[in-house]
Amino acid sequence: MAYPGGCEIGPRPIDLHLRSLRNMGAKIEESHGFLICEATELRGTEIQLDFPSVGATENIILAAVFAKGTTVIRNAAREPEIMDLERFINAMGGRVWGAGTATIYVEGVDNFHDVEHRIIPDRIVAGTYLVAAAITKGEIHLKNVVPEHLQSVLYKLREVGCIIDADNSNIYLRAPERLLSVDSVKTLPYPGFPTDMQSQMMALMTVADGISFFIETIFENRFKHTEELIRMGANIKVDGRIALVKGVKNLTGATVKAKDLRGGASLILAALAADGKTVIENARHVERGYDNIHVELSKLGVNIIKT
Ligand SMILES: CC(=O)N[C@H]1[C@@H](OP(=O)(O)OP(=O)(O)OC[C@H]2O[C@@H](n3ccc(=O)[nH]c3=O)[C@H](O)[C@@H]2O)O[C@H](CO)[C@@H](O)[C@@H]1O
Ligand SMILES: C=C(OP(=O)(O)O)C(=O)O
Repeated sequence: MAYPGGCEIGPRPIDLHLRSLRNMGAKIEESHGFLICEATELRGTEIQLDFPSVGATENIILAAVFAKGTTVIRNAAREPEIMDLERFINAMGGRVWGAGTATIYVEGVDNFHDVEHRIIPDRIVAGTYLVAAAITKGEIHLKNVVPEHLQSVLYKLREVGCIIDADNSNIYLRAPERLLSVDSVKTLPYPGFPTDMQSQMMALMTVADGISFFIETIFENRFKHTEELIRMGANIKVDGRIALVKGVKNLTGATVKAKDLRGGASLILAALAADGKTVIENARHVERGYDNIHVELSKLGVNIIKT
């Protein structure tokens, strides 16, 4: 197989995946840019992850469901999507437990049966729409969301002055007339602030009163949106994994380029607050993570066209 792709937000190594699969009995050779993988049977084993990687945790669970014996994953990722994967596998007849905690157990089974499963609402899409309402000083009612999955984001939105009400599956947000800056946004594995919401939160802070401090701890190169936001009038200084955002009164429409998925989303958000027209090139990046965002935003009254 080829190496995995994804947004260019840093090196994105897969060493934790490969080491774990090898420990389970897979033979994997890396050759000429490809991975040659072979296994007649995988066996359960104890795995200690150096970092709670979401992809590696999911990959190991998937490898372990039909493996012989029990697999234990320590320092596992605790994201809600891992819990959803556990529910899905167990509904099919698998045996996974511990998802949502740092230790996950998977007992291999022989087969699965059919099942109907509804995946959890996308917390990053929900967070992006909340920021859209906040940046336009508007209000929004999101239905069919899991507020519990968005606690770190809601906490920051309250800090900037938004009034938020939430129950089991609804979030209602009303933005303040003047957005306040946040002391700091530090991206962390769940339940910390998600790296996938960093650029959207930054777009919001470009028009807040005061200085906000961003620390990106998950990916080495996830500030590519900053140079585009600066083109729109934002005041941002970046030094390695740290960005300092000084809020400005107004952003101005410009021609900018989406370099990755969430960075592209942050440009759309900035465009909502900017004076005049914004053209976002390479917007295809955004479409990988949002289902018809231009249609949804049109419903909210935005004049947005996809060409
Ligand atoms: C913890 C975290 O926030 N994970 C995010 C990560 O998941 P994704 O699964 O893509 O990434 P991981 O959680 O695996 O990566 C987190 C960190 O672990 C490192 N790493 C990962 C695998 C590996 O084999 N070796 C290694 O060193 C990565 O370089 C990165 O610094 O990006 C996705 C897309 O933006 C997000 O939806 C996830 O929430
Ligand atoms: C970077 C992202 O996705 P991927 O891991 O698919 O590149 C993302 O969802 O923000």
